[in-house]
This record gives sequence, C-alpha cells and structure tokens, in this order.
Amino acid sequence: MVERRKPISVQEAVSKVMNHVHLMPEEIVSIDDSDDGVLAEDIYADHDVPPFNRSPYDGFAIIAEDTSHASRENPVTLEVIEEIGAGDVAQNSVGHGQAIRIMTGAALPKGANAIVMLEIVHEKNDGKKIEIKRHIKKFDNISWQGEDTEKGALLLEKGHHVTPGVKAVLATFGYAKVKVYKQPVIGIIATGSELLNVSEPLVPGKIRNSNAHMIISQVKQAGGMPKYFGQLKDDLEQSFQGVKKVLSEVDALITTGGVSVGDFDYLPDIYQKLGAEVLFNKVGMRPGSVTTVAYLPDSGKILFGLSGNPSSCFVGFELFAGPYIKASQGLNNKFLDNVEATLTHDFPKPNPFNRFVRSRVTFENGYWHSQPVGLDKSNIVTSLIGANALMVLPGGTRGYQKGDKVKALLLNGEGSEQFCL
Ligand SMILES: Nc1nc2c(c(=O)[nH]1)N[C@H]1C(S)=C(S)[C@@H](COP(=O)(O)OP(=O)(O)OC[C@H]3O[C@@H](n4cnc5c(N)ncnc54)[C@H](O)[C@@H]3O)O[C@H]1N2
Ligand code: MOO
Repeated sequence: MVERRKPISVQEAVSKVMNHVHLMPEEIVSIDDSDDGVLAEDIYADHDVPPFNRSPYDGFAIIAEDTSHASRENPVTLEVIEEIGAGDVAQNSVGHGQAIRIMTGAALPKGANAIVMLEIVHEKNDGKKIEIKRHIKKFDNISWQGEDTEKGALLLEKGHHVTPGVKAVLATFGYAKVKVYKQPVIGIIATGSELLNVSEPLVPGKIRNSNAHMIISQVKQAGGMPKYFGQLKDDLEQSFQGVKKVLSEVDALITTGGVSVGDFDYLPDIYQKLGAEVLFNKVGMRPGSVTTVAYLPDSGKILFGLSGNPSSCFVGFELFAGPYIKASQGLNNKFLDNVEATLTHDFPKPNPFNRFVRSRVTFENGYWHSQPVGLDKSNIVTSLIGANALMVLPGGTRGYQKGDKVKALLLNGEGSEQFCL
C-alpha cells in the first residue's frame, strides 16, 4: 500500500522554501557585466543632477528683463558676445543688451536668467546680433542644478534589479564597477526512461524531453545560471549516483519527473539516500500537487523535485523554484506580481485544491481581464504558449463563472516583495 501524502497549503510551502534560502556571495563586476543582476549595495547620489544649471535647447542665453517691452512691431536687438557648446563654460557674463549663443547641455552663463530657442530669434549681421519679438519670462527654459536628483538622495536600495534604467543611473554616478550578488548555478536533470532528446525521432512509447528546455529558460528568466546535466533513466542506483555527482557543481538542483508514487518514481528514495530533509511532497494545488522540495542540511543546498507533467513542472517552478533563485540572488521582488482581474469565460471544473490556470491577461478600459488558455490539464504543453499569467482559482468551490473577480499572477511582471494569493 502506497503512503498517502498529506498536502500542505501553497503559502506554507512557499514559506518553507523561503526559510531555506542560501544567499549568494557578493562580487564586484564592471557596469556592463551587471545586466539583469541584483545590486548588493545601496546607491546614493554623490552629486546633484544636473550638476550645474544648463540649457535644455539650442538658443541664446539672455537677461529676460531685456525683452520686457519686445513685440512684433518693436523687437529688441541684443549683441551676441560669445558662442558655447555642451562641455564649454562661457568666458563672459551676459550683461544688459547682450546674449550668448548656447547649445543644448551647455552651462548657463553668469548673468543670464533665461534661454530663448533658436527658432524664435531673428539673426542679423552674420549672427553678431539677434532680434527678439516677444517677451521672454525670467527663468524660461533652464534645466536647474539638482532638478533630477539632489546630492545625498538614496536612489536604489540593495536588492534592486539592474535594468537598463538602473545602469543609466549607475553610469551617471561613476559606477564603472558595481557590487552585485553572484548568480546561483542551478543544475537541471530530467528523469524518465521514456525521454528522448530534442533531436531524436519519435519511437513508440517515447516522448521528447520538453521540461529541461523549458526550465533552462525559466532559470535564466529568474536570474540563475542553468547547468543542464541531461536525462537519467528510471534506475534508482544510476539516478542516485547521477544526482550525487552533480551536487558539488551547483548551488541548487532541479529535477523533473519521478516524484509521484509510481514504481519508477525514485526521487523520494534518492532524497532519503542523500540524507535530505523533505520539506514537503504534496501541495494543495493543481497542477503541480506532487512538487517536492528537499534540503541538504550539510551543504545548505536545496533540491526541487518538479513534476514530470509539463504544466505541473512549469507551475511548480514559478511558485517555488523561481522565487528561491531570485531570493538567493538577493532580489527584493522575488514573487510574481498579482492583479485583480475579471474572468472572461466560465470555468465550471469543481475545485478541491487551489488551481493555477494558465491564462492570458489583458488590460482593457481600465480593468484586467483573464482568459484561460488551452486545456487545464497537467500533461498539456501547448497551453503554455499564450499564457502570460497564472489565474488563481481558490479551491473548495463548484467552479467559477464569467464575470467573477479573480487574482492573476503575472509571469512577466516586475515582481513583488510579498507572496500574495
Ligand atoms: N497513483 C497516483 N498517480 C499519480 C498521482 C498520484 O497522486 N497518485 N499524481 C499524478 C499527478 S497529479 C502528476 S502531476 C503526475 C506526476 O508524476 P511525476 O512528477 O512523478 O512525473 P512522471 O511520472 O515521471 O511523469 C509524468 C508525465 O510527464 C511526462 N514527462 C516526464 N518528464 C518529462 C519531460 N522532461 N518532458 C516532457 N514530459 C515529461 C511523463 O512521460 C509522464 O507522462 O503523476 C500522476 N500520477
Ligand atoms: O501534480 Mo499534478 O500536477 O496535480 O497535476
């Protein structure tokens, strides 16, 4: 008689995983090697931005009051005394009746209190004089020192993801090198005697291994460095030796398949032989109920036993392995974002467990809408094509109806600090 496993809640399973996160060490990398990394230091503004008052336009730096009576009929004429480009500092200060020709980004010359754009002046005498036919207000068109950020401001806290925008900020403050957390190396092993490599032709009884390739990209998306060790046949001793061998080369290991209660589901035996502590082996969710997570107390490494069924494997990764990888890399926003959405179709399946339905969410007329994609079965692979969210349908109901309000976990969102169902 096979042991009956006792499911724990998804929330409980997530906290068990989070209580076993092993934070990666810090490293210093060059700014262009920090893409998609996670900051291991706070970033403060060590100077004002812009660092000086400057011109946002190509034009002329003038004293605004000189134009107070200017009009179409009565233009004011100013003498151009100098020309400066971005990077230059004017030698002269602007006096009454004078102007300095200035290019975008150049420092505002002393004496000037407004910039007038090139397009609205009339140049005369080979550019030695300009005519202005309207009143220019004091402080018009000045990009002020510190208007972007002031010296001393905390701009980014450690644990922030390095995005292109973050890199612009790092460069602004002279971070040629930046402290980030090392990427965890995540080992991947697919188990199952039925598995063929992607390049092999189909033969009766066999299927191609899709999970490994899916997980490789999920690991990358989560910020980890995938290391794929290939496929293992359903043989206890070989699988045990295979798993044991790769453990020294990885920070965490993901296997797929072999976690259920079948005769050839050897992962539970392998965990036992390794002396691992099983954190859970059944979760109150569909798909992915057999997701198993074990922990090696000696090395602090975690073992994710994801289901072999493609959709279960996908969901198990997104709920548990993805947040673990992000947290081990120090990322604050480690969990999937969620939005409240309106269900676009009836979903009549009764729900004993929480269901995570592959869905497509869209934002229309100020509201999120969530549409299930494909068949909601754990062995289905094609429903993963269009899914950009996992719609959460809490268990214990007779199903859901079009128009019901549901939560949807965004697969491509920015992430959230809290796990929220
Ligand atoms: N008596 C019971 N049987 C099953 C239970 C149960 O509670 N009692 N749970 C079912 C559920 S739910 C799931 S999900 C599966 C999970 O099984 P495993 O995680 O042990 O996975 P396998 O048995 O190895 O494979 C399941 C399925 O997925 C295919 N597979 C496996 N690996 C891959 C891969 N890398 N790429 C693509 N497809 C893969 C495999 O051929 C099987 O069809 O167990 C139920 N049974
Ligand atoms: O674990 Mo299975 O994925 O519930 O369908």
